[in-house]
Amino acid sequence: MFQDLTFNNMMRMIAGKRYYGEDQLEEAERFKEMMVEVMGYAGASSNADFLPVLNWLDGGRFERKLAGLSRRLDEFMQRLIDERRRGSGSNDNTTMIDHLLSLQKSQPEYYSDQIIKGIIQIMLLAGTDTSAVTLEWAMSNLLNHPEILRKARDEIDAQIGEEGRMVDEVLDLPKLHYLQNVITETLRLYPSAPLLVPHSSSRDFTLGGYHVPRNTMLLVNAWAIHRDPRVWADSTSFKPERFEGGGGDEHGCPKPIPFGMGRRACPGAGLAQRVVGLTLASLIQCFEWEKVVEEDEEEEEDIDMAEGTGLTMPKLIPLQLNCRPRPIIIHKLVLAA
Ligand code: HEM
Repeated sequence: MFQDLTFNNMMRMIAGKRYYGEDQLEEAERFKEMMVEVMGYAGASSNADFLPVLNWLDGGRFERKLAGLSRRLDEFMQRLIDERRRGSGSNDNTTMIDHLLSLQKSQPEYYSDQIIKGIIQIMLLAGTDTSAVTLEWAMSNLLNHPEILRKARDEIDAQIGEEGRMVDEVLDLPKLHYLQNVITETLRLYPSAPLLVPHSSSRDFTLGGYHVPRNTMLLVNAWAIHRDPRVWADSTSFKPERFEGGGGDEHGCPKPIPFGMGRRACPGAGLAQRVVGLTLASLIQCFEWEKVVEEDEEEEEDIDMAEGTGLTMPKLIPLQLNCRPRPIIIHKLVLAA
């Protein structure tokens, strides 16, 4: 569900389209099938990368599959660009492709179709699953800590008051400090890119007594840094309160690095904070959430927080919850009827 939401959100920005919840569309089906393949391959490393002889043994099948997928993805993105170029679909020219096509007119040598397709691809790959898994970890943490969920809900209710309106991104989100701390604490314990993205040293240097030669592949283990008991008090406990006062050195609490640091830090951090913040706030505001109790369980158990493997760090066991609408949703439905 969270992945459908983040894909729809991203495709609305990119091309003004929704593909999830639009099952009747053949184009939507094709997109969804392709994204399942892309995400599957994105998380898998090929053994042949480490032992090239395996590529020969497999007759190059793996590489051919990837090449085929890459061609289909390329054709798909080209069609999106061509559609916007022809002006089909919504014609208010506000999608990302519209803006890039208008830049193509003034700087054709830089904003080629190839560059535009590269931007679309990185937004789909880097900007969807990362936010979706963060939402799943956040909800799991909240359900395992009902007192934190209650505190987040009280903050939202106090901010919105009796007005019976939905959380607003501009009016409310910046004032929901506790909710922001819930998100930061989720990203500390469950960073969706636990090893960030591989970097390469541009020159020799020494760090922490280790000599690192030029051109070495460097992986930063943010997951381990975020749980280091020398850095964080009660390091493995979920405590959003630790960030009260904003976090950062001057407040006595270190700052986690789920989006990396420096020149190559995540350029989508601001967007991610908004998407995750607004979605989480709306889910808490509109529904009462409960864990699913299996038939063979005597009493409610904690949600399993084991990590699975993948490009972005998923839950090993996908989250399942029950929900009941809160009065605001019932009010909205009555008004809409
Ligand atoms: C919770 C959500 C997200 C997390 C945790 C996250 C995390 C990261 C991390 C750790 C990196 C690598 C930084 C480094 O190695 O120093 C990265 C890179 C990147 N992210 Fe995100 N990201 C998120 C959402 C997004 C979104 C929404 C977008 C786009 C709309 C995005 C676009 C990118 C791009 C393009 C890069 C590559 C930047 C470069 O290589 O210069 N990310 N992200």
